Amino acid sequence: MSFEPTAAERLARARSDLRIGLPVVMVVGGRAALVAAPEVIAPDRLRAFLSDGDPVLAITHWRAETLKIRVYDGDLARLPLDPETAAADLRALIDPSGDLANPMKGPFFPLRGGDAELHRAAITLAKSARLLPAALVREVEGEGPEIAARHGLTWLDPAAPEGEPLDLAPVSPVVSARLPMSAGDGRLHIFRPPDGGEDHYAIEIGKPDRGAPVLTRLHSACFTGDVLGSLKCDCGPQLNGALAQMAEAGGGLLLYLNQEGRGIGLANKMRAYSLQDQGFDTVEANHRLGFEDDERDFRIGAAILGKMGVRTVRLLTNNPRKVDMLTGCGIEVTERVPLQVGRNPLNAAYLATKAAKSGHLL
Ligand SMILES: Nc1nc2c(ncn2[C@@H]2O[C@H](COP(=O)(O)OP(=O)(O)OP(=O)(O)O)[C@@H](O)[C@H]2O)c(=O)[nH]1
Ligand SMILES: [Zn+2]
Repeated sequence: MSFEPTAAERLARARSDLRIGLPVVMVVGGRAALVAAPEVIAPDRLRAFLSDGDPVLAITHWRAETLKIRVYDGDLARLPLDPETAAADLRALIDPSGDLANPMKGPFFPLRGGDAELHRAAITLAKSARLLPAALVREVEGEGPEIAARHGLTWLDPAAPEGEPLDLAPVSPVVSARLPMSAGDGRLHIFRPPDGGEDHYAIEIGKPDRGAPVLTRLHSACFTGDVLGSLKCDCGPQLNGALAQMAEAGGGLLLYLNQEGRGIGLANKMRAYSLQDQGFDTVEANHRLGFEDDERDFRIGAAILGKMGVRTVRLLTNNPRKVDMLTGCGIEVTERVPLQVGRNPLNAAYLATKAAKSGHLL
């Protein structure tokens, strides 16, 4: 076998390169570009990035709306950057922490017309690296692999037939072992994607019969709620309540999906919390950062259920989107079992916002 990295391995490298401030070369539709994350790029690299060609900052339509920038590309806007753009000014465009203190930005003249596919893919890559959803993009002449080799960078062509799609990688079982828990005896199964993305876990309580609907929960990681006992959400009590219900029912399956902060990562969730301290609700805070209100892809849950031989479930959730997504992926949901635990005075507004804006059932 050749030692040359596969498309999935190059994607894993591209994510970590982006996170440490290195540019990567992206090829989309035969066009190549240098792509870097404005959140982490070092000042000298930023100067080099801006010093040639036509550098552009790609931001999502949510961030553009906050900055009152016209959106011509549907879900994103492309802002041409001056070679002299200061790092602090770039930061202010992508990071809303200073919006209220420093609201005067612009005027902006976003690009109109032309193709934004490269920019879209670059933002998707930044999101999948759990960075702020923005990308520096500078088109370059030539072939992707050759440009990358010249600078010692990695490259990827996510849309190529042999390329690695940016949105979903299949997971494989890694290991499973017995785990006695206070809720009951169970097994912890670990699943891993090949592209450097997060592991996901399945906690099996008892030995649920696959021939009957399995009491199941898709739980998204919440470090603050699950581990620290945060009172801002209901995740900790939901996690423990679900495990207890499964033990009481004689078995069940809890998928612990590492989709922290509804898929934006813990650092970005803390940025959202900081905006919430300025008065924005959970949905508004995500939008000001440039994210959708929910960036999770529940297809991963359906894939893990499939790997575990589970086709029919009774789903513990208040979120109808989870039911719809599983059904759409071929998992039969015979019943939605409500999971209303952990309400407290500090999370009442958060739960009311989820009900009003995200369709959660109270
Ligand atoms: N971005 C963001 N994420 C949050 C916030 N509060 C909690 N979360 C995340 O929201 C997710 C909660 O997920 P779940 O409890 O599985 O899902 P849910 O959509 O509430 O649905 P059910 O609990 O099944 O009814 C976790 O990933 C938390 O980290 C917030 O204010 N902002
Ligand atoms: Zn939580």
